[in-house]
Amino acid sequence: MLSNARFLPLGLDAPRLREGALAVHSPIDGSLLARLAPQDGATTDAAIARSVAAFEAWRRVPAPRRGELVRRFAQALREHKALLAELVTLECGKIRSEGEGEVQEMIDICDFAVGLSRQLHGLTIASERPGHALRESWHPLGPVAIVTAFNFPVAVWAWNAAIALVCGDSLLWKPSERTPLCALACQRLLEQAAAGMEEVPRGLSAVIVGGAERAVQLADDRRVALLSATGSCAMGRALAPRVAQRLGRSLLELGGNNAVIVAPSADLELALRAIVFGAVGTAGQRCTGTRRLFVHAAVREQLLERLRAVFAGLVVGDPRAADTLVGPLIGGEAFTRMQAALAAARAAGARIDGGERVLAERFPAAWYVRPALVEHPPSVTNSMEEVFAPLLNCFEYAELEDAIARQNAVPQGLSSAIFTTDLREAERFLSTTGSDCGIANVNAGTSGAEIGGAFGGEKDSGGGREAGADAWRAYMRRMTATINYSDALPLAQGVRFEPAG
Ligand SMILES: NC(=O)C1=CN([C@@H]2O[C@H](COP(=O)(O)OP(=O)(O)OC[C@H]3O[C@@H](n4cnc5c(N)ncnc54)[C@H](O)[C@@H]3O)[C@@H](O)[C@H]2O)C=CC1
Ligand SMILES: O=CCC(=O)O
Repeated sequence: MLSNARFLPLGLDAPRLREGALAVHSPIDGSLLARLAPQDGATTDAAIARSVAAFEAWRRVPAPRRGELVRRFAQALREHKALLAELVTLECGKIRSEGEGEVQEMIDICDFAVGLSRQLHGLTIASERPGHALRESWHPLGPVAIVTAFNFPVAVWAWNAAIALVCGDSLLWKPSERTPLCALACQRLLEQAAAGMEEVPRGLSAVIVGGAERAVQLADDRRVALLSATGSCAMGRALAPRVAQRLGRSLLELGGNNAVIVAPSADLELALRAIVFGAVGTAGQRCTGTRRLFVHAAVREQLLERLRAVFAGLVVGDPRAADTLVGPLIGGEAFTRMQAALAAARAAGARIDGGERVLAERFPAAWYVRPALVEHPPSVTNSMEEVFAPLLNCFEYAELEDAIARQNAVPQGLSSAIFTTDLREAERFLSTTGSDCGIANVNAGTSGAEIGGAFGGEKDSGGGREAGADAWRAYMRRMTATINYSDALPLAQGVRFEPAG
């Protein structure tokens, strides 16, 4: 069980962590961290009602004051960064540096949102009618339900929460059933930040602990103004039609099947480092992780030889150890899916280095693997599925057009990258007929997004954008107002409508 004394500053106190039906295990060693009571339909319904009431109060608070709450939350995160990162590592298994990076990403989005709280501006538009003004304003939207995945147990919520809060919305967070402790900790820090701010209503933010059925309930409820859901494409396919059925709004951040193209002119050392981080960082459990490599025939052997050596030397182990680069998979099902993908590739003639389970004696209840490098034969030209594990599918290409076409030929469209020093190739990749992904990088890998740039993908990756640029608009409703300050009533487009009398 979780050491209560250690995580007390994050509000993780004893009784409520020991009595429920939802068992939370650490992927590091399979140990039981907590037992939480999942919420049922009735308590979720009550939480939604409280969220509506909180929204009605919060939307009246001036946006810069709403920003003050987010500023204080960022301060609380700075104070508890190491401890929250430790909890992230414990609950989802990412290495320490990546755990800290995730909390830093929360701080970054809060800073971004605080600035935004003074910039939620609309437009004034020239009217064609004399004595008329046209104005566009943005107003708070309502309760925002945030459904999150296990692999970014705090940052993805913060991408949504920080922006939604300054936009004047209330929050309902349904975290992954694998990482509810991180959610409870964030909720506690937000409550601490709100202490002393009397304009913050009770129920402004709530955590709904539970499984897919709670996400379904939020999707179906008309009081939820926006459903922002992050997770697998299967989850998006289950939830999006339910929201659409009630003509509601959704923002979807779903799976990826991201590729790196390595051209003959590439700086191979740079490409190597980016590919390795992309393929094995977070043990391959990142939506932006590198799943596919298209390498030009002229540099194929040189690059693959280096990749084989680096993959073989990667330190796999307890993510709390300073030298570990690859921590555990989240669980046994992830291991099974990875092995099934490897078996299929092997049957189709691939050369496979790595992929086997390691450390089973030391951690019999956990799932550590050596990252797998899969070199497909020419008869296999692509891989269509996202396998959420450290598994890199390698293909050779001869013409850039063909590499781009194959990169785009998958259902997903999240992140992509090219390594080249040829300006024409780089611009071709970024052009209208280049990468079809929401994220396209040149001489930088597929993962490692930063706050400020809008994050999200096309096609089965969901189409949503979060965490930067004008993503805030998704959390507000847009109003166009026409103001007539004349004493006439001209109609637009010169329409005449003059009833007698
Ligand atoms: N595009 C993005 O920003 C991100 C996407 N992801 C994707 O998330 C996946 C890995 O995370 P997991 O937690 O395994 O995803 P998951 O789809 O199993 O679960 C994500 C969330 O959705 C809920 N859920 C799952 N199936 C559902 C269903 N049928 N109906 C209603 N709710 C459902 C879960 O309870 C959880 O809260 C990968 O596909 C990854 O690419 C992860 C992080 C960021
Ligand atoms: O998992 C998704 C988020 C990221 O890759 O930065």
